[in-house]
Amino acid sequence: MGADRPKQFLPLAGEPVLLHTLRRFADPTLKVQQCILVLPQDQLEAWQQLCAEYAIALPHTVVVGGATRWASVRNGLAALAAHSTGVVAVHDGVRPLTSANVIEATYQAAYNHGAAVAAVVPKDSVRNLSQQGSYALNRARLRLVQTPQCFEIGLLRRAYQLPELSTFTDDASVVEDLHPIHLVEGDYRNLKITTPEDLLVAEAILTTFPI
Ligand SMILES: Nc1ccn([C@@H]2O[C@H](COP(=O)(O)OP(=O)(O)OP(=O)(O)O)[C@@H](O)[C@H]2O)c(=O)n1
Ligand SMILES: C[C@](O)(CO)[C@H](O)COP(=O)(O)O
Repeated sequence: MGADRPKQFLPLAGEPVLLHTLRRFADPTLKVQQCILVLPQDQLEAWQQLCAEYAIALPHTVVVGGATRWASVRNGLAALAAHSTGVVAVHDGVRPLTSANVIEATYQAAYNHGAAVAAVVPKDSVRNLSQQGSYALNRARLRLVQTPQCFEIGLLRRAYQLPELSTFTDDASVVEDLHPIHLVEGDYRNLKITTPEDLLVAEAILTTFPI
């Protein structure tokens, strides 16, 4: 992102990206019972300052993350109440525009199937790199994966007892050797704030195409 602070703390429509994200899951219609926020050790104080500055009263438990996404999710999972049952959603702190519909549909699909992730159909053509250069893939058979990624809690706990692999980029890739992953229709507005133009698009969505 090349910003002067971690991207989850950057302002979006006048509030930190992360506050928008937390608020999405605080929607009372979702009945989320526990919210674990995972942050790097060196960002805890900054988050506390933002909570004071923006009077953030959304209930959440802060947990120190790890050097990789896998380590962070593992730490967050360990902070869930020991005998929790049901479904847990893992979500990117920098996906602030996730609709309640997508969250609810992904939770419900995980209740029904054990593991479910939001995904969208690619709108561009896709090519695979090869020794000779590249070749076209059939984009009708591809999906772009988003979050939330929802799992029966015991299943995710078992998956995170296995060793971390360098190929893991999300929780679906951690779980899929144990259980099939059900895909749920995501939303093109559910973007991940990764590069500077993503913030501009997110501002435009909030002001002209609200979720
Ligand atoms: N070690 C990490 C890396 C990522 N994440 C989570 O995964 C989300 C998406 O990851 P990514 O966008 O890659 O975050 P960073 O790696 O922090 O940012 P960058 O893209 O600039 O590398 C983050 O918002 C954060 O919620 C995490 O908890 N722990
Ligand atoms: C989890 C994710 O958002 C699914 O597309 C993506 O893998 C996160 O990637 P990042 O490199 O951690 O941003």
